[in-house]
Amino acid sequence: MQRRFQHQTLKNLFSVLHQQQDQILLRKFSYSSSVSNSAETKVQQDETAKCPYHQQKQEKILTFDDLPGPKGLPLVGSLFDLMRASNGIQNYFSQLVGDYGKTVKIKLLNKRMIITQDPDLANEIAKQDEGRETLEPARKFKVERGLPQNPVESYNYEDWYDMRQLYNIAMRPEFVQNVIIPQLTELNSEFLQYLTKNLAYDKEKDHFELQNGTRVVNRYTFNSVVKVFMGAKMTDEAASKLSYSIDEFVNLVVVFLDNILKLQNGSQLYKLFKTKEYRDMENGYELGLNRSKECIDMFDKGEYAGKPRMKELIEERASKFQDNKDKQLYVNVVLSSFLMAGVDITARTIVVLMYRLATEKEFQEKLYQETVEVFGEPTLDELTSENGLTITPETLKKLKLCRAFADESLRLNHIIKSTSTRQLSKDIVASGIKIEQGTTVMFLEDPARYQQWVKKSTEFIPERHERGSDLAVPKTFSGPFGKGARKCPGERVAFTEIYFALINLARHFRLSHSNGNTLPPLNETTTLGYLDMNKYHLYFKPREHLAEYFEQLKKTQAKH
Ligand code: HEM
Repeated sequence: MQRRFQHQTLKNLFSVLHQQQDQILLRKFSYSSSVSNSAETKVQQDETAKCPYHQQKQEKILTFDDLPGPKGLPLVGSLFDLMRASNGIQNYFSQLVGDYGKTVKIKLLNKRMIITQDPDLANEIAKQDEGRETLEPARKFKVERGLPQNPVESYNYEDWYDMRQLYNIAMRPEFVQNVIIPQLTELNSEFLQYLTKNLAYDKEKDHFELQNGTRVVNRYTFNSVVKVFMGAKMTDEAASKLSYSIDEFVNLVVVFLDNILKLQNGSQLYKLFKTKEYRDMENGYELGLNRSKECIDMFDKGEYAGKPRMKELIEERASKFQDNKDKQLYVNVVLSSFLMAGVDITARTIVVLMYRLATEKEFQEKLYQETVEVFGEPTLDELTSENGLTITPETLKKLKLCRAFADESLRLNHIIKSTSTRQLSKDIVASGIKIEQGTTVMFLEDPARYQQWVKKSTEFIPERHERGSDLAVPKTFSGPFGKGARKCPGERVAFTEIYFALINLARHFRLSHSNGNTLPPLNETTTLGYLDMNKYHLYFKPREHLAEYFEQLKKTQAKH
């Protein structure tokens, strides 16, 4: 036991030393690049020094130290404030911007961090530097097992781009038309059926109440990723063959992702020895990968490849790798990561959207009318048939209000206020601020903090997304999916799912909730915000074309 411990400790020390070596290499690398950068900067400075306008402008360049922000304690900086933030990390950062202004500095141990709500600064940084903060605990997990690292698990100087190319396949506009929409439209009736199965009639109030709401949306988002990437429907029969339930899978992923972030922002002890938190994360990651693989293998066969699916497109891209990478291993890691990253966050977003729809009674009718204009009157068949309503890229384009409604819901109540976290791979000057290599920059998008750029930013106004609106959100804003080379590769899959869910809801039901005419508040004490479906209840009234079907449902429920 003693010897095992010593061996393990030595191994850990060795691995920390390795990491330190990595850091030295990183510094060496960035030193040489900053040498060439500074040579270029010198030429530019010589040029600009001749011009009085630039002389004046140059004087205004701020450094990290010039930025406002909390003073923090010696050595640890603001670490304890962050750990104590009872209202959640997101709100802590947002509060800093409220207290100190649009761009704030903060120190966490030896980490320099800038939080900015300034879209112009964020945009300039994203254009100049693709560096991202590495998720060190997840990186360690992958390196120890010789598994391909995701971009966010690689250092900026490593080759993360090859892997990212595989992810980017899901963002290509032609695949939205040829893969995402045709695959997801076949889940329209399934979404309505899961919903219906979980509606319980309340005789007194004469409406149906949604039970197990989280389970319904988790299932929809899980099935959506499986459909787009593997081309298969995860029917109840198929799901029963998995060694786990889909809810278990989602919970597992939520916990281990949260553990990664806690380790990342915590004491860093896990780098010296495997702390309990690290071991929990490790077990969760291992299980998450195995369970994803189990699901992928289930639909690996050619029979599901009849209609274009993402799997083959990703494999085709991997076949272009230049070196001797194990291509299939890369593809498997990408497919598993899409499944792990794509379920919970989209589910939480759809929950918020449902409550938003239930809050906006007037819009419910307008959205309904728009779907009638585009698809005709709704029918029971859309609920009971195998695939439901057929939505095509062409019909989708016509649903302008539905799109604006979904866009506005995501803008105003998105569940993660800090959309991107960059770590600069070189020194840069952006919007008059000199930011040094290694600084972490968080792009914040909190409607309560950006009135300066977006009129009536805290109000729900879908019309602001119409062309030419003077309430428009400037293009420099990234929205909830982040920006630049690191943005969410699942954006188009997620948005299509959200969009389809909205169309189906508006077409078949009238919604309301237990918080009257106000959207229930989001709980933001966890890393990702969420709307508590147990606390606030969601009610459904089927539209007229479903009346008979739901009368039957009432009778069946009454019997039980
Ligand atoms: C409403 C739903 C979603 C939101 C708000 C969201 C948001 C984000 C954000 C903010 C990032 C980090 C971007 C950055 O660092 O700049 C991200 C990364 C990522 N997202 Fe999403 N996402 C959503 C849905 C999805 C879906 C459905 C999938 C999969 C199909 C997915 C897959 C990923 C992956 C794989 C990454 C990591 C990319 C990398 O490491 O380079 N996401 N997402």
